[in-house]
Amino acid sequence: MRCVVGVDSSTQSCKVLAVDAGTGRVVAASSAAHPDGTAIDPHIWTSALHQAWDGAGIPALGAEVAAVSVAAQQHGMVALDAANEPVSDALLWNDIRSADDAQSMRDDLGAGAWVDAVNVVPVASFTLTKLAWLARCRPAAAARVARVVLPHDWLNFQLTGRFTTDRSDASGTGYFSPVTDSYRPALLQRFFGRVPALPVVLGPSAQAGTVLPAWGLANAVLGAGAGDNAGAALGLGLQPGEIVVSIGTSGTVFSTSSVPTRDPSGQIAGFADATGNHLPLLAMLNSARVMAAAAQMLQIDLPSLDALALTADPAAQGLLLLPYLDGERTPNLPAAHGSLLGLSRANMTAENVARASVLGVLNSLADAIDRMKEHGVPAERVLLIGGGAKSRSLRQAAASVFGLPVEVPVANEYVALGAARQAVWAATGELPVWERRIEASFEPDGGWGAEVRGRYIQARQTIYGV
Ligand SMILES: Nc1ncnc2c1ncn2[C@@H]1O[C@H](COP(=O)(O)OP(=O)(O)O)[C@@H](O)[C@H]1O
Ligand SMILES: O=C(CO)[C@@H](O)[C@H](O)COP(=O)(O)O
Repeated sequence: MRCVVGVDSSTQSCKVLAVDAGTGRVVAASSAAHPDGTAIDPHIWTSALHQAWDGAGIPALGAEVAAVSVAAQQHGMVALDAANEPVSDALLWNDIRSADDAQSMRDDLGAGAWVDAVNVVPVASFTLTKLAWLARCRPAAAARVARVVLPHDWLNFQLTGRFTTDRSDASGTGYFSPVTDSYRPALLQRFFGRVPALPVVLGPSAQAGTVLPAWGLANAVLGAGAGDNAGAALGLGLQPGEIVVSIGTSGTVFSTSSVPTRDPSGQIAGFADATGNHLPLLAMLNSARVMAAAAQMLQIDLPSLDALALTADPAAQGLLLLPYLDGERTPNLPAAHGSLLGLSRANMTAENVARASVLGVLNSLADAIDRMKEHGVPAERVLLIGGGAKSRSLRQAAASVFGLPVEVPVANEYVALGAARQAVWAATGELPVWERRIEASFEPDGGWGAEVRGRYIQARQTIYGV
């Protein structure tokens, strides 16, 4: 078998990799942008996949491609009518209009009951809260819903004509239990008013079907697919004791475990991974785009922001950013705003603002790592990935802010690489072992990181009481 194709349909873009099945080496890659926003017509994802697919030269590979798998952003509500057409734009994980519905659902059952039922506590990101919003605010559209799927399921349908999902993505809906590996239809009945058709949940190495001829391949099988973070874990070959910090549109902190992590506070989502285990995860609404916003405020580009942050005092001379620019999911503060604190005439400089944006992102992620450790998730070292990990100032500061050794794997699209690895598994029944190459490693240095963490925690507690 020569090669496989891995797809990552994430918030900002669709990435397609052609990968050597034996070594995991990327032999071709392309991407296509998605529009900004928190709701999107799923047909746009299909168009972007076609664009990136053709851009990577996949049709020309033809029969060389043995298998394909799709990982994608989690939670998106793809609500379809009887003709499998969307009844509305898909509300994405970062759409917070269902925040009130999420709070009502938490109040209704109680956090402990939610964790018992589905090992997550509802937040606006989850599919079920979006369905509750649809039923409450768009009853005519809700009445037309025949089926509900997720972004990666939608693309599985485009590729094979079949609706299928996997346990990692299903575990982000709010109506699937990764402990019993079964849907909870009673939660849909209670909060959406009925139970629409749902995609079958496939096992980690299952085949979802055969890729349709229109995609230019010959009898390539499609793997089950995954949620994007489970895909990244697969791409990295994540092991217990390792914590992934992914800095993309979302900021995510996750690990892999053979046992579920229960957190009635809802901060740790007890998701499933793509190997049959569990993926305890915390997700933040504000991450890489905080640095982009700071660059825009300073009217410079990202490389210039990076250069400024590298010249600044490591602790930004006390300037501190609480980075809740779009509200925040973890902690659950949907109405929050960002705060720039500790301003003085001495520290009000462009380099300190640049540095404070980097430290704000890292502190938000450090809060998540601390939560994982409080819940007994082993944390020996951090693997830093995502577009934001390209920032030199961020990767150099991360170890000191986290208080942990940090490894930066060589630049790659690890979500799509994980999908490619799953594709081999689906085609051969064997999960290949591909080498993980590390580009840079960092150790915590000096005490400035602890000082920055202390100031940040005090500010967060003072302003938001969390
Ligand atoms: N050198 C850099 N410094 C800081 N942020 C960066 C850098 N390069 C890319 N990014 C950010 O990375 C983000 C894209 O990362 P990615 O992981 O692809 O996101 P997603 O998977 O959510 O689509 C963008 O918001 C972009 O601004
Ligand atoms: O909501 C979550 C995880 O719970 C996010 O991780 C989404 O899955 C979007 O991921 P990116 O587009 O940022 O990769």
